[in-house]
Amino acid sequence: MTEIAASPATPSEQDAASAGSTGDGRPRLSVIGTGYLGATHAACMAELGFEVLGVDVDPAKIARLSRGEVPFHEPGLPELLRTHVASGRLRFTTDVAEAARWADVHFIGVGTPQKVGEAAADLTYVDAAVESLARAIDRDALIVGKSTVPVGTARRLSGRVAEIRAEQGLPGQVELAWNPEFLREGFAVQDTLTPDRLVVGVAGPRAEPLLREVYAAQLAADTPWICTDLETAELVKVAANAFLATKISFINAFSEITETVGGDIRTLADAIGHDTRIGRRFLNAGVGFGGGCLPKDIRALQARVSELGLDRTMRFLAEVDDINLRRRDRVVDLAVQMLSAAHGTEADAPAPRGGKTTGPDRQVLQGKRIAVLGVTFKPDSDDVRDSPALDVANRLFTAGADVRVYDPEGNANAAARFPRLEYVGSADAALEDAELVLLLTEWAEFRALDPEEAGRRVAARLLIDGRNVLDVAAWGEAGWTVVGLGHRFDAASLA
Ligand SMILES: NC(=O)c1ccc[n+]([C@@H]2O[C@H](COP(=O)([O-])OP(=O)(O)OC[C@H]3O[C@@H](n4cnc5c(N)ncnc54)[C@H](O)[C@@H]3O)[C@@H](O)[C@H]2O)c1
Ligand SMILES: O=c1ccn([C@@H]2O[C@H](COP(=O)(O)OP(=O)(O)O[C@H]3O[C@H](CO)[C@@H](O)[C@H](O)[C@H]3O)[C@@H](O)[C@H]2O)c(=O)[nH]1
Repeated sequence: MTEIAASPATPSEQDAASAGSTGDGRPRLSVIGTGYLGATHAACMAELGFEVLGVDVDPAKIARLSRGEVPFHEPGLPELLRTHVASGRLRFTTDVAEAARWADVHFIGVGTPQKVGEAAADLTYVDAAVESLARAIDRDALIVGKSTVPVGTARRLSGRVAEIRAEQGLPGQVELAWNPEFLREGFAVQDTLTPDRLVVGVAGPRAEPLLREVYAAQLAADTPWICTDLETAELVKVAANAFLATKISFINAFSEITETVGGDIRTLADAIGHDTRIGRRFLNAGVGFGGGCLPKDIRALQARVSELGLDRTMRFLAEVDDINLRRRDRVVDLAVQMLSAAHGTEADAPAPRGGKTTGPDRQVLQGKRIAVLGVTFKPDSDDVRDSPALDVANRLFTAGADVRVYDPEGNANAAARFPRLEYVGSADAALEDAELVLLLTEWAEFRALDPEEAGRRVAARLLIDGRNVLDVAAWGEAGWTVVGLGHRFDAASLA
């Protein structure tokens, strides 16, 4: 799975109880916040041979992790976690003070979600995690932020750590660094063990040598190492996510054109993607980006630069966000248009492209059985945070449609958010008697659906391919009308 070999170094009971680095001289690590990022980081660091202590404020999460169970879906992670919990190299606790006394390097992986009702990031958790460590560390240590934060946060926290420690006269030197994380959900283990690059922002002499020790395996594999100041490190992270979001919205803006004049958005993406200066990746047109990172990070960046008095600087990201959200309107509009064409009913005029939707047409949608395939924000994850697919499913339901949802891993998280939608246990069950099918997350099992077999289950062979992954010609041969996002829909074709 990984080319980086783990060194076998199971800690002795004595090592685990005493302060200082491990018997083999390697630093001991703690990871504060054991969600998608932190649990992955902790398990991967154990895989690399370190002794690791994971800390979280959620006792239920810590109980599961301590039993070797991953509380979310991430390919490859359960195996690592089980192995290293069993060996004792990886432990979990809710007690941050235990970590403060035990580890040499403390990684911070707590959440930085969007503030409710505001664009800015909520830094409550990061502040609390760093301050609780600063109050409890009683020896030399390094605090390393991995959470995504607005520029200026690390320097502010560095000052706060010094202040707290001076006030309390605590022993030991504590330095703070920032080491942003670039892992993708679904590939989190691979991205942590073999990252594209490592970026560390430092503000003192201890951080770089210690972090080089922590990442020795990646450095031996020639991973680019960018050691810089705190501000650059923070900015690299949000710049990368802003660029990726912009790339997706760029192609999705072209979808609005091809939906109007005709044309093939996939061919367009392929053709510009051949230019190596542009590249084909992240040019997949569809229902757009979601998740716990891209949407909130572009909003937090805009909020931060406005705070800095640079109101115009990131204004284009408001447009990136808007284009992205309009993709969801487009799926809802298209569902209305296809159903009204199929049933010979009059739909309200669709919203002008580039304009805000007038809201779904309740009359057309009322009681219509719609199958939604996929509700996570991307395949190979159970994450439904800001998921375009779940948003669309809920809007259709709210407008009166009889929505049946199936996702291979996301049903439970989606049901916790929108309990009134109907969730079923298979694609077949979702398809049963459906008058319209929406493919909104491109799980492999949906790409592999057999159009003939699927056709026998539904009431009407109508499908919106919200991710442009199906072979439209093959589905067409089986009698389906498939409309991909970014493709023009001609209502007359169904009349
Ligand atoms: N999810 C990703 O793929 C990913 C990738 C790169 C960067 N990031 C960034 O990493 C950070 C974490 O994201 P996530 O998706 O893992 O979030 P998450 O919500 O899955 O996990 C955050 C965890 O932190 C815990 N927590 C909160 N306050 C705490 C405290 N004071 N002490 C200990 N634990 C505490 C929560 O209980 C939760 O388990 C965010 O800043 C995010 O932007 C995430
Ligand atoms: O061509 C594309 C590529 C992606 N997406 C969508 O974009 C979203 C984000 O996808 P992806 O970036 O693969 O997922 P994340 O796991 O959120 O990872 C992003 O966010 C993380 C958290 O900051 C970063 O660490 C990663 O580098 C960055 O890719 C998903 O909804 C995808 O469906 C598209 O619509 N079209």
